[in-house]
Amino acid sequence: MPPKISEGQNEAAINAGVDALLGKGWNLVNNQLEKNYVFKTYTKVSDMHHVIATRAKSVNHHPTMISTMSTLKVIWTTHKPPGLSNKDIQMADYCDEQASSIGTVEPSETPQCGPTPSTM
Ligand SMILES: C[C@H](O)[C@H](O)[C@H]1CNC2=NC(N)=NC(=O)C2=N1
Repeated sequence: MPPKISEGQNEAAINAGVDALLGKGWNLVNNQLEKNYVFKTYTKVSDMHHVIATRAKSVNHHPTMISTMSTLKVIWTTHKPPGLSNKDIQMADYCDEQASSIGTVEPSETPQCGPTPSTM
């Protein structure tokens, strides 16, 4: 199902941008672009949150972000006017750039909770 495009946007350009993002691990859920990044350390999770939040503030376009000890889920949509806009596409691309710079891992490479070996 094609996404709802914000009023005033170039529909063809937005749909092309969405298709490109879907090919790079983004998902379209309830008309929102979302991606879950996995990191080796919580410091990297925090760094990723920080760089996205800083850019979001500077362009006045804000994501929903959900963090865990080793992951950051980023969700983009435009509130007013509702739908997807070029800001969502641009910010999703920025997230991928920053994730590549910070370094992501496969879920199997993340630290598991539990007693550290020295306390066993
Ligand atoms: C007036 C305008 O709606 C707001 O300033 C900005 C704030 N940040 C925003 N963030 C997002 N994701 N969508 C918006 O429509 C939006 N609008």
